[in-house]
Amino acid sequence: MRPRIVICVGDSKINEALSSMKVLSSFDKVYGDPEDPEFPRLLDESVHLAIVEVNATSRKRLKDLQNTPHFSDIEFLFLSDGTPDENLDKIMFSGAGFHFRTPYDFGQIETTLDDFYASLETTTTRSVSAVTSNLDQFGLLVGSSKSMHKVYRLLRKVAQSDVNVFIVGESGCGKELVANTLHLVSERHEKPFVAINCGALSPELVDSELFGHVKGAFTGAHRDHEGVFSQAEGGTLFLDEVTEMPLDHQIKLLRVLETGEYRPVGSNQVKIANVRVVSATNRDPQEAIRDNIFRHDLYFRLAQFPVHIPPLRKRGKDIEGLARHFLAYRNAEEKTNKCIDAAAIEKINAHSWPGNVRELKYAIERAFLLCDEVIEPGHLLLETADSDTDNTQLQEDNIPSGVPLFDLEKQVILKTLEDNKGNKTDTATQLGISVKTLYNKLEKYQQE
Ligand SMILES: Nc1ncnc2c1ncn2[C@@H]1O[C@H](COP(=O)(O)OP(=O)(O)OP(=O)(O)O)[C@@H](O)[C@H]1O
Repeated sequence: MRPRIVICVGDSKINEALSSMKVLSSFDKVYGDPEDPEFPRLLDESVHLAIVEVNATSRKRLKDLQNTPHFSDIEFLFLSDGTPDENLDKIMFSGAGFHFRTPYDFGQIETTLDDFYASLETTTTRSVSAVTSNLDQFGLLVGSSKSMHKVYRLLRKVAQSDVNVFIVGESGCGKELVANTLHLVSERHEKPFVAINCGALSPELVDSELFGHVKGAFTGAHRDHEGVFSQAEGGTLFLDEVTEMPLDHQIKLLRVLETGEYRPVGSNQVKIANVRVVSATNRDPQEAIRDNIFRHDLYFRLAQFPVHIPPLRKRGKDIEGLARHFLAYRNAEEKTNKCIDAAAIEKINAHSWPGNVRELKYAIERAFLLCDEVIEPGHLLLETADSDTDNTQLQEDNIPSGVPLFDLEKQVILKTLEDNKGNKTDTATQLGISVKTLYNKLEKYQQE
């Protein structure tokens, strides 16, 4: 199938330059008129790439463009005279593509189109099909939807540089997996990948966790401790839930990013940081900045390259594909041959998956345990919008007996996490454990 491009350019000189570019003959082309207020309608699900000239008329439609249903699946190349535009900036911050300003360097534009075409080809041909499912895979990420292919392309593009990457996406949509994949496909892959959850750090220990400490630096510092900047030396440092870091520590982090230098607590020795910083949040970063819980100067440092991960409900056929993928993996692990019936697939497709891939994975794992041979709708214990069951009181009839405590604990933790839409702070509070303990347990489940 040939990729499809929408070209919305009014200026005849630009059109002439574009038509002489060889790479464009490999695309199916649809032409639009930037003067036509309806041009955003051309961006349907068949489109891979769009070149849009931002002029007086099309500028007014940038907001509509952003609201088109397939916006996040399409790569954009904007051409403008350079007049600052808030909506265009917003689009660029969401990682939508490229913005070329006059005077145009058509050689560079052609190279960008060549790269885009090559990456479209390689993401489909180089992707390894996961052994037992039919979805494409890039690094650790599984999914064949256009929106995931767009993520693969962005990651490929950024992997070879050292810029700081900022991942935004709902809880459970795969942000840590994206960070890990970025590390694996980068030149730093032989060095460590170190992840730290900024929301789970106790405020007294943030400095020591980030920068390390020397023996005797404070009461209880019985030996030297390496912070994550040092542990990740030469590799990638993943700052998860970075918007949850206490404000006074954000400034310290900013300083390290600006100067490249840090000092372990209690030490006189300045160290030079050599890490690529990838950070993530499931909040809207602009909102967190407005709410004064996240410094905007830190955001700009961290978000040299923003990547948005689409929620599962926007990944079309990947929903069913991932369900089958997780089932296939469980079958391989347990040496079973369980399958899923059409009605269960229908239920999966109809659900909105607020907990994203994590929720789907656990739903399949639970259904796998509950069913004998075939997963039916009744085995899929999904949270419904009108569910008003009070789960906080244990009913004697519902208390299972003879179940290994480890499995029981795992189910309670995962269900509470799902009910809290992946919010670990609320989950830990309800379960009466610390966020750190919750993280340790979740990590253990992922290694099983
Ligand atoms: N594209 C994917 N392919 C396969 N597995 C995935 C994919 N995305 C997520 N997962 C699985 O879903 C679970 C949640 O993923 P991950 O921890 O990366 O999400 P997250 O966005 O970082 O979550 P949180 O916001 O809670 O930190 C993991 O078990 C991960 O392996």
